[in-house]
Amino acid sequence: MSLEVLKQLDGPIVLVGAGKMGGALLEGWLGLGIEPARLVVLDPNLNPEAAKALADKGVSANPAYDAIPHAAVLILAVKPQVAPAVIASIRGIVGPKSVVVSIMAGRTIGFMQEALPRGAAIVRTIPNTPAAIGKGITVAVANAAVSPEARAATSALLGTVGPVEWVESESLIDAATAVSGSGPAYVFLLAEALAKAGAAAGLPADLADRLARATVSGAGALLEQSGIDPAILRQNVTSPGGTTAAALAVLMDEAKGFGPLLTQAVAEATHRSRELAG
Ligand SMILES: NC(=O)C1=CN([C@@H]2O[C@H](COP(=O)(O)OP(=O)(O)OC[C@H]3O[C@@H](n4cnc5c(N)ncnc54)[C@H](O)[C@@H]3O)[C@@H](O)[C@H]2O)C=CC1
Ligand SMILES: O=C(O)[C@@H]1CCC=N1
Repeated sequence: MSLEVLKQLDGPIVLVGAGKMGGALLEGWLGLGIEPARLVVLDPNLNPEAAKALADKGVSANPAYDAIPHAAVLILAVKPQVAPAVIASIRGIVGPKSVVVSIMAGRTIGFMQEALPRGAAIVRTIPNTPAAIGKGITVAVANAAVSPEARAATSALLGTVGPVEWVESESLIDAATAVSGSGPAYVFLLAEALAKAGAAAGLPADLADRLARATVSGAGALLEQSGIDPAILRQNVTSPGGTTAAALAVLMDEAKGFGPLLTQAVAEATHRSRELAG
C-alpha cells in the first residue's frame, strides 16, 4: 500500500545529506523496495565509491541542480547548523506541489517557512538510525500547507523504515528527539557499559562484548516480539532474593538509579533540541 502511494508521486524523492541518518534512511528505502530511479541524492561529501555504488543501483547522485525537476518529496538531512546555507541552495528544487520533510534536530517549522519559498508544505520529523534495517520510528508534525496527499506521501516514505507517529503540537518534537531520536545511543551505551562491567567482573573482554551485545539485542527482540510490558519482562528475570534483584537494587535506586539518570539525560537532550532551533 505505501509503495503504491510513492509510485504515484509526480517528481523525484530528493535526499539532501546522506550522512549517518540520511544514509540510514536511504539504506532502508533501497532495501525495502523504493525504486532507485525515483531517488536523487545530494551530498557534496559523498566519496567516489559511494557515488558509484549509488549510480550502479540506478540512484542519481549529485546531478547538476538545474537538471533536477521539482521534488515530490525533499528530505533535509543535513546538520541543523548548516541548514540556512543548504536551504538557500535547494530552494529551486522546491515547487508548489513539493513537500519538504526535515529530519533536522531543533530546526523549527517557523525557521523553515522563513527560508523556503512562501507557502511551502513542510513536515518536521525526527527519525532514528534503526531505520537502516527497517526498525526505525519517526515522530512527525506538519504545517498547515501540507495536504492530505502530501501527508500520505510522507507517511509512505518514512513508513517504509518503521512506524510514523504524527503529533499536532510541534513542541513535542524536542522531547521525542530526546527519547527516540537520540535513544539508540543510550541503548548502545548500555551495551558498551555492560561489556566493560563484565570485564571488570573477570570475564575475558571479547566474551564480555559478545554477551553484552547478544543480551541487549535479544532483550530488544523479546520486547518487540512478545508485546509484553517491559516491567513484566523485567520481573520475569528477577527471582526474589536472587542475582537480578541484587543488581536492580543499584539500578533502581530512586536517587541515583537509571530512572533519575535517564530523566535528567532526556531533559538535557530536550533542552539542547530547543537551543538548536537557532
Ligand atoms: N544521527 C542520528 O541518529 C539522527 C540524526 N538526525 C538529524 O539528521 C541530520 C543529519 O545528522 P547525521 O546524519 O547524524 O549527520 P552527518 O554529519 O552524518 O550527515 C550530514 C550530511 O550532510 C552532508 N552535507 C553537508 N553539507 C551539505 C550540502 N550543502 N548539501 C547536501 N548535503 C550536505 C554531509 O556531507 C553529511 O554527509 C541532523 O540534522 C540530525 O539532527 C535526526 C535523528 C537521528
Ligand atoms: O545528536 C543529535 O543531535 C541527533 C539528533 C537525534 C540523534 N542525533
